[in-house]
Amino acid sequence: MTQRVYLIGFMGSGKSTLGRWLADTMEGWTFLDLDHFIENKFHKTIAQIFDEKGEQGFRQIEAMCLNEVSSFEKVIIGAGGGTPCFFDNMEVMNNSGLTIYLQLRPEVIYQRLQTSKTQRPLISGMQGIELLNFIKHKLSQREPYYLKAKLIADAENWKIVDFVKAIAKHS
Ligand SMILES: Nc1ncnc2c1ncn2[C@@H]1O[C@H](COP(=O)(O)OP(=O)(O)OP(=O)(O)O)[C@@H](O)[C@H]1O
Ligand SMILES: O=C(O)C1=C[C@@H](O)[C@@H](O)[C@H](O)C1
Ligand SMILES: [Mg+2]
Repeated sequence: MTQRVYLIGFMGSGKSTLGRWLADTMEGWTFLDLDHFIENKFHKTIAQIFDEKGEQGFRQIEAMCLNEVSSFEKVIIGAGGGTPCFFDNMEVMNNSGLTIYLQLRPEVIYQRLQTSKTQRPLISGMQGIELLNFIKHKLSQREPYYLKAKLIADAENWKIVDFVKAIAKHS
């Protein structure tokens, strides 16, 4: 059985929610949110890192931290929304575990982002049609990277048992 599961997908696609449920269900496994790992390591919020180092600086830190966690064991890793789209991050994840893309329509991502309180620097201050258009545009740029995942999950209609079975099957 694989030692690592990477949940990837757009901001608000449910990576943290599903990741926590999976870790609660799978004995001995823990959930690691890559954004939180970065925040704890640097004692700064993601928003502060963006402010101080720009997106480029953040992406370097993100790739370094991804490499670090890619040797952890029995861990469900919730990637950042942009993680798969920079450097060789997708290869790092595919070579060290099971990658699962949580696929959703832009309209559903938009709805979920409305209900979520997490701070997201890339969309801060955006709302309504501006936010929906941003999601559509960014998702179309990012999907080719997300689709390199080993498993594509219909994240609008999933059942936790399907994920647990898929993970158990993957060696
Ligand atoms: N299966 C689901 N059905 C309905 N709502 C959901 C589902 N999963 C998550 N949500 C809601 O969608 C919002 C975003 O979920 P979550 O924070 O888990 O996404 P995320 O992919 O971790 O986002 P980010 O990339 O910004 O960290 C939350 O308000 C959450 O409660
Ligand atoms: O989609 C993105 O590019 C991001 C998503 C978040 O998880 C954070 O990693 C950061 O806010 C950037
Ligand atoms: Mg999250």
